[in-house]
Amino acid sequence: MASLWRSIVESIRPEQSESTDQVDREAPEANEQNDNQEEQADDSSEEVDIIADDQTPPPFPALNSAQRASAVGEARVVDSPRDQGQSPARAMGPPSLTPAPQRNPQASARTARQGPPGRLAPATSSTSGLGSQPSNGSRPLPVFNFSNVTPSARSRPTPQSSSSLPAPTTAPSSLAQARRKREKVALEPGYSQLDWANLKNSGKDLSGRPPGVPPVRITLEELKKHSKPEDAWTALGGKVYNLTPYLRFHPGGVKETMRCAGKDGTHLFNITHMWVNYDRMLANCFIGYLVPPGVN
Ligand code: HEM
Repeated sequence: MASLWRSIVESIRPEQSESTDQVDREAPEANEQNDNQEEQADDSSEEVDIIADDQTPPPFPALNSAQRASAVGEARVVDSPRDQGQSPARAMGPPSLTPAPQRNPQASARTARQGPPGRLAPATSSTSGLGSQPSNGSRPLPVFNFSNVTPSARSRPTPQSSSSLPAPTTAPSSLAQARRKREKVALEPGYSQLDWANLKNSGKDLSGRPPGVPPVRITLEELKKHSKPEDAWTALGGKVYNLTPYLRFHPGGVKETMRCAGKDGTHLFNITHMWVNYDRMLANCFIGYLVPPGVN
């Protein structure tokens, strides 16, 4: 019986090794391709490192990024955002938080453990709020859908998973639409942002307070009385500013700025452009502190 087995095994072995050799001989190009892909992926991570070292925020994705390069030819990626009237970020779309149907649960578990390519932090079990799926029946693994992030050479999503997602290009943001409709305000000569910066840096007091008078406490009733362009006050973050000197310098126009005159403009300001540092910009226009309603 044992000798029978030995003879069967020996008769099979040479064929196996031959067929493996054959695969190796037949597919040198494929191997080379794989090597190239590995190299490309390594190159791209180097590129990401270089970009990440630079502190200047690049347009997303960067024109020379591996992400953009690997997406060439895909329908939803817009090559030139300006030509298409879209921002690159919109064309690519942010990662979706909606868990996508996974064809291969093992692969999804691997992705969840290892995270996406590049420098994003890997998902951990603490992110299980993003949607959990039991992997081998016992431990639930976090599932984060990276499938509409432009794939690298290693992790291109299957046609099925990408088609099940809403195409980012079909979801125009209302903010972007509003921006397109809005007309650009032409500032008068001598009223550019640079002119304002120069005026501010001159140290001139633009608050309109009599010289030597310290910052005052201002009630909402008092604030209401100052709602005309020649005498416009607003409260931002609890501080009251004289808007009148700034009106003609405002890139969004006088009319828009006047919408927060005579009242607390914090919310309107923040929903418009919360990245603008009003405290620094209007430092010379500071009048005093807003008295919260109900406080004397
Ligand atoms: C009250 C103090 C305000 C200050 C100091 C201020 C300052 C600025 C600054 C610095 C910008 C240029 C921002 C950028 O390019 O990123 C800007 C733009 C703009 N602001 Fe204001 N703003 C004020 C109030 C308002 C209000 C109340 C509105 C409207 C409700 C408004 C509407 C706009 C708009 C539409 C733009 C865009 C202009 C453009 O790019 O064509 N701003 N503002």
